[in-house]
Amino acid sequence: MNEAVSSSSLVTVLSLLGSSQTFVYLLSVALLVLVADYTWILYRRWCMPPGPFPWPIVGNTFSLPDTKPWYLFEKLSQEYNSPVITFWIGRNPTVWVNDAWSAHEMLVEKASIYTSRPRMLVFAELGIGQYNLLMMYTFTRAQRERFRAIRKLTHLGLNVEQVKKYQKFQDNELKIAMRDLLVSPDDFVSHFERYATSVVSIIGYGRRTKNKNDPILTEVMNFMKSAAALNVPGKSFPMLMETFPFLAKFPNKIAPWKYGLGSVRESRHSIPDFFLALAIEANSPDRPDNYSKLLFQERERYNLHDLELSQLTANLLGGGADTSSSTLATAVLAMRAFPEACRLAQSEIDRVVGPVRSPNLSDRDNLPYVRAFVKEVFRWRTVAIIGGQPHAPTEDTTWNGYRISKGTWVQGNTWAIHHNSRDFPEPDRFDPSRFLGGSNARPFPTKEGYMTFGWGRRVCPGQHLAEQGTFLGVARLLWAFKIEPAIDEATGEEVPVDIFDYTNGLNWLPQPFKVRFTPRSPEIHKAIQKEAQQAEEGLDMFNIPTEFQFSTFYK
Ligand code: HEM
Repeated sequence: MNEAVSSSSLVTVLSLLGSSQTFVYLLSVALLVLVADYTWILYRRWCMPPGPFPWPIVGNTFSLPDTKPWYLFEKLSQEYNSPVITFWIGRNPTVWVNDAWSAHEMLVEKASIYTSRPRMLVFAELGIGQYNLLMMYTFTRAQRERFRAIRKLTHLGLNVEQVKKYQKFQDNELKIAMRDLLVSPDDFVSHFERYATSVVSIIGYGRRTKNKNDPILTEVMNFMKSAAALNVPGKSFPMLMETFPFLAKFPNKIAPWKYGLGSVRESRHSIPDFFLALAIEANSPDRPDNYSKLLFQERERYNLHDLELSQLTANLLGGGADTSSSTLATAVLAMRAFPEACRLAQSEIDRVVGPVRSPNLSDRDNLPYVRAFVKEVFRWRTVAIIGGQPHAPTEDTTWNGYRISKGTWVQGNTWAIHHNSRDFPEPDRFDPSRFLGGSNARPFPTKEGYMTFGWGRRVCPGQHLAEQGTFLGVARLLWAFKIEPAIDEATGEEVPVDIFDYTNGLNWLPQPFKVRFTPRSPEIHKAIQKEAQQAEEGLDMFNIPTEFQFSTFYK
């Protein structure tokens, strides 16, 4: 009996020893892999632009602030005395470009190398992937050819000549926005959103968003805005998956950190995709000309996949609505906070345009101060605050002797670029004269004097449309309204505004603020109403309902 017990204990001890040996063995291998991996990271760090010391596995992720990481990258660039720095998100180095000259040198002068997007887990691989221009890689010849084709199709809808054709309805929608401001001035941001969404909806689908409760406006805009809010490098989910990519492999049911990303949503309709449904609807003969029709015509020639087609139209909403309206919200904040700039612009408009009609695009050449005002709006609080999605080099390259390997995540920090006091003295001061050769004017590597629309071959294809609309919007706001401090009803005091109080997100806008809009004269008041009425008539052909609603489209 005793013998039997002792021999079974011996077996247990031996097997424990065996398993602990296996454990020790596995642990040693893991440690070895970790050390080798970390050595490799440190070697890469040594070759790359400077930046904070990364930890094994997590890199610098946990030194990211909860919001607005662009301030941190600006600060690090100053601390390391280098416009270009490296910051490790997990095991992936991200390169942050913090001044205009380096951004130009890398992303414009070497545009053919920096055309690609890097591998992005959260917004590309778990999302729409390579069907959307925004995410497209250009590493292989096949990828480059597809990118060129999709970019060309995008330009077909947004090139300079095409954008001129949109002037009429863009102008009309803005005239209506001015009247909306007379009616409910406190809702100014939602009036801008309606205007901007309507313009891209007419372009894409030949129908306008007349009411502020149009589903495209309430649902799609909200969806796009939440996506932009989540799409900021950070230490919370879902972006934390970029640091720990294995977390993306869990099924969505048990992985709340994935926020549903990566799941296929089943349609209630015979058409599988919401934006495809809108495009098919827009392709009907009784709809006014629109971009969806053009895409259906080009479909065979470009061998377009359904999802490529739907994403080409969705990008108008995704790229053009939120950005354009938030830029106008920033313009209002600037007008409220910097009355002197406003006064100068208004006296120019009064001289050139007068009160009987509002300024339009044909006045542009005669309004140099207003043009400079618009440039300053684009610079002062640039809406795409980190220049949209990152770029990636398609081959190993260098900056200033530092190595930047193929596929590295390279992000232009537009905040830091436009906030650099060497290029823009007193950068928080809203000062249009810096674009007119005033004492604050400094050289800049681009002819526009700003980098609001990105760089190189990925530069925003909607730039002409956005510049045209922002000029019209800003000039008309200045012509129409005194934009003054709101008065607190309880205290009778002026309500202050904070020029730093902005939302967190890839496209930021001022947090809600109060301001008083007063028509600048009775004559102007009358002109706003008259022009809006004429505009309604001009837009009537686009007042068409849609059968589809985003919130009810999928099961
Ligand atoms: C004030 C308004 C706008 C701003 C500030 C803006 C800014 C930007 C920026 C910074 C990028 C990234 C560029 C890069 O990667 O280097 C971009 C890309 C893009 N924008 Fe805009 N945008 C605006 C309006 C528009 C409009 C009106 C449209 C279309 C109707 C549009 C469509 C797009 C598209 C499709 C891309 C992706 C291009 C690509 O990845 O190749 N944007 N935009």
